[in-house]
Order: sequence, then structure tokens, then C-alpha cells
Amino acid sequence: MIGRLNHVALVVPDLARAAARYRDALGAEVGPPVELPEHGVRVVFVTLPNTKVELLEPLGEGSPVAGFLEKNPSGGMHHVCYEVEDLGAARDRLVAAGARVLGSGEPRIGAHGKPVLFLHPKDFDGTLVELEQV
Ligand SMILES: CC[C@H](C(=O)O)C(=O)SCCNC(=O)CCNC(=O)[C@H](O)C(C)(C)COP(=O)(O)OP(=O)(O)OC[C@H]1O[C@@H](n2cnc3c(N)ncnc32)[C@H](O)[C@@H]1OP(=O)(O)O
Ligand SMILES: [Co+2]
Repeated sequence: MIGRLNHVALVVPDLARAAARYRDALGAEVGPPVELPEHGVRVVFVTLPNTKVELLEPLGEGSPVAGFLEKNPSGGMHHVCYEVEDLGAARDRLVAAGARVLGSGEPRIGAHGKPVLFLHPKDFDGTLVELEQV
């Protein structure tokens, strides 16, 4: 069911500083900051030859990553995103297996303009999993 690793997401305390570090120290291809108010994050995509890194910082009140940053003030790995061909079928299979789909359970449009869902970290050994339909 899951396919390619679409991205690894890192929450950082200072997005501009983290982006500069990836660009200047690591020589990576770093995009501009993008605000996603509907998801409560500001994001910078780092494009790698085989996947992407998503640098995230909280945006606005009630950001879903604010709690994570409070618990991890230096930042840390936040989630992984796997690609699936049929998000609805994936959701149904996961729910039938007892996994918890976060939010309303309905797909939302993510940062790449495609439908995404999140699965509770407690159901995947402490890792927040995002699924993106490709
Ligand atoms: C979609 C746009 C973009 C894209 O790629 O397209 C993004 O990826 S945006 C990413 C931001 N959006 C989300 O993360 C949405 C899904 N996340 C959530 O619904 C919450 O963050 C949730 C439910 C995972 C955690 O909620 P909260 O921060 O309020 O923490 P809790 O105290 O309720 O957590 C319960 C339990 O889970 C542990 N936890 C929390 N976050 C993570 C995490 N990222 N990785 C692993 N574990 C996590 C937390 O420590 C608690 O554990 P406990 O042992 O009970 O202390
Ligand atoms: Co993501």
C-alpha cells in the first residue's frame, strides 16, 4: 500500500535559521517559506535527489506543532509522509485495522496540493505518519 517516502518533516524553533543552515552549511536546494494557515504551519521544502525535507514552524494560534515545540524546544523530527495511490482505500484499511485517523478523518489538501491524512503516533510506534495521495 504505501509507496515512496514523500518527505520527512522537522519542526524547528527558527525556520529562517534552519533554512539557511540547510542551504549554506549542507548545500541543499532550499525553497522559500510558504505559509499554510489552514494547517497552522509555515514550511520550507528542502529538495533532495530522492525525497524532501519539510522544515516546519508554528503559524498562528492553535498550531498542531506548537505543543511539539514546547516539549522539544530545540526542535526535532515531527512526521514522515508516505505516498499512496488511493487515500480513501488506505484510510478504510487502516481504520479496519484499528488505527486512528486524526482530525475529521477526511482527507485535506496538503502543502503539495494533494489530499493528505495523518495517523496517530501512538499507533505507529511513536511516529506521526502522514499519507499523501499521488
Ligand atoms: C498538511 C500540510 C503539511 C504537509 O506535509 O502537507 C504538513 O505536514 S503540516 C504538519 C502539521 N499538522 C499535523 O501535524 C496534523 C496532525 N497532528 C496532530 O493532529 C497533532 O499534532 C497530534 C494529535 C499528533 C498531537 O497532538 P498534540 O501536540 O496536542 O499532542 P498530544 O499531547 O495530544 O499528544 C499525544 C501523544 O502523542 C505524542 N506526540 C505528539 N506529537 C507527536 C509527534 N509529532 N510524533 C510523535 N509523538 C507525538 C505526545 O508526546 C503524546 O504522547 P504522550 O506519551 O502521551 O506524552
Ligand atoms: Co507533512
